[in-house]
Amino acid sequence: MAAVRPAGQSGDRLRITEIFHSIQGEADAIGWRTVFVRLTGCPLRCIWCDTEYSFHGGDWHTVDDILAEVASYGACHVCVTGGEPLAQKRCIPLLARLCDAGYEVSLETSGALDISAVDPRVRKVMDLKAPDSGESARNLWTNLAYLLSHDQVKIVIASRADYEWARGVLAEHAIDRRCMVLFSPVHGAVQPRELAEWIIADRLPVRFQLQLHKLLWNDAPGH
Ligand SMILES: C[S@@+](CC[C@H](N)C(=O)[O-])C[C@H]1O[C@@H](n2cnc3c(N)ncnc32)[C@H](O)[C@@H]1O
Ligand SMILES: Nc1nc2[nH]cc(C(=O)O)c2c(=O)[nH]1
Ligand code: SF4
Ligand SMILES: [Mg+2]
Repeated sequence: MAAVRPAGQSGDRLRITEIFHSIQGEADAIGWRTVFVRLTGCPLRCIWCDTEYSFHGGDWHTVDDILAEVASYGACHVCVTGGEPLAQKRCIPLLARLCDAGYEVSLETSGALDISAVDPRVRKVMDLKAPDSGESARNLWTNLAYLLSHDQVKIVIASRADYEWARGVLAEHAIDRRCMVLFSPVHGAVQPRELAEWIIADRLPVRFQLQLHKLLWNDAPGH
């Protein structure tokens, strides 16, 4: 007898807010034409989150359907994001299937959920949440041990206090010896030039980044 499930759900489906084709606006793959798969739902509530529309709603899709839609755009790069993608357990097999299909796969994740089961072919872009996000108590520090050299740690900075926290964490955990570290200003909260000047003054071994898609499209949906 078939299992009884809530309407619209199935055992091998993921809840998806959007799949869209754009230019990667963040992290090491910045500038590449990329297909984004945005999974619905997040257990965090970062004060400055630019993707609150992904917290609720979404539609259930099978992994096969997601692969077919991704393939239709003819891009080499796929970015799995959210919401918090790792909050859905089917994210792990989705990532492996995307790698098997030959894509360069990246994963945007909050740093609050266990990353140990993520396929090693995936380039993880893991945030560490600074205090002004309101969610720094959720950082899962054991995740640092699972970072590979192609992964990246991103700290999104809203103030001088966040910057000093980030500088301290970088030194304490020697994160730059594990992988690339990105410092990014919260869009609209800290002057990008100010953050750039702090990094230069302190000679930090980090990569400054701005969200390219906000410069290009001013945060319009589907970009
Ligand atoms: C929307 S999140 C989705 C993935 C995951 N939940 C996370 O937080 O990494 C994707 C990236 O956007 C960043 N982000 C969200 N809102 C932002 C903002 N207002 N300014 C700069 N970066 C932001 C997050 O820090 C994260 O690195
Ligand atoms: N163009 C573009 N690049 C992105 N890189 C990461 C994104 C995200 O929301 O996780 C994102 C996004 O929303 N748009
Ligand atoms: S973890 Fe990511 S999606 Fe969730 S609230 Fe924070 S920035 Fe937004
Ligand atoms: Mg975004």
